[in-house]
Amino acid sequence: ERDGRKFHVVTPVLESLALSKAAGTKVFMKMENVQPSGSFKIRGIGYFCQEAAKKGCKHFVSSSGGNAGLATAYAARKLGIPATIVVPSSTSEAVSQQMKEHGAEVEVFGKVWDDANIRALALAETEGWISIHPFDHPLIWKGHASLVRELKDSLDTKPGAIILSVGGGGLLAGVVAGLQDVGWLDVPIIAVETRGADSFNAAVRAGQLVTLPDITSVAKCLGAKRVSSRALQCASECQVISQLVEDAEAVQAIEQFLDDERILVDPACAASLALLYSGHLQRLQQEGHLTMDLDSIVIVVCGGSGIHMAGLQALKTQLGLK
Ligand SMILES: COC[C@H](NCc1c(COP(=O)(O)O)cnc(C)c1O)C(=O)O
Repeated sequence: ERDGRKFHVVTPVLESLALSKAAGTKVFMKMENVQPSGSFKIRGIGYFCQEAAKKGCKHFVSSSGGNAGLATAYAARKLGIPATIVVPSSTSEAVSQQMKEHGAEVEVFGKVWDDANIRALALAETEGWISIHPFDHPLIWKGHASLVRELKDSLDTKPGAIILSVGGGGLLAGVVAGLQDVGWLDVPIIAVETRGADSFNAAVRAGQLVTLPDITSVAKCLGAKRVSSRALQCASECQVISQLVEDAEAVQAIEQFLDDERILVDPACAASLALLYSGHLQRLQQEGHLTMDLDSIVIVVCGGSGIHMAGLQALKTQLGLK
């Protein structure tokens, strides 16, 4: 338990020649896919669980599209505290099974994450359990901020931009907290969503929080119909460029990344990769949103377990990709 870290690991920062070629600038990957439980979530969720355990928590209840639930199940197992995860019907059976293998109880409730969250909050109320929000809590953001501290320790120079995916905005809020910690507030963040899970983009356009009518993107792990108010606040504190990619671009990016780096990532994570593979970075430079000489950029490879080969083939068929 050095420096209070208990669950997450320091992840590698690796240069990707393939992504650098696609982006026209040097791209470093922050490999959150190798975290315990398979995604960056363990940083914030692990920290939250650790603090709750210190306060005598006896049972966790978490709502999740999948990856926050897996992080909760992992942390709860390490702490020896029971956990119940509530997931929507869009969460795959494989991910639910993984949670059960960690020893968590899993309940399926509703169609999208927002429905599952209502159920989780009700259980916390009636059972006196501690609820863990997947993206909207200061301790979650504080835990995620460790990612930026690690970038500061491992990169020779400040990156020209950081690319990340947005579901409910917890990763965004955590990265902004980290930039504030290390004094990199002038580093632009490119916040990517898939069309159909674009609650952050809608909020930025409207200048206020927006609740989407539904989640129609295949990237169900980005499927929060309304982002955290903290996420929108971040957009006024530093340069956050909200960008959308199509589901087809994200699924093609999964396959391209698998061939390029031999890593299989969730559609939620692939949204950020699609920004680079589809040439959107160069467009942002041509439009003047980003400087032409970026020197280097960091992409958060957030990982995610909502994918396997059969699922990838099914997504390609569903989207009419060859
Ligand atoms: C509905 O789901 C919200 C959350 N997934 C969020 C998520 C994100 C976006 O993180 P956020 O913006 O929600 O902090 C990125 N990349 C991956 C692989 C993710 O699973 C969850 O697992 O409950």
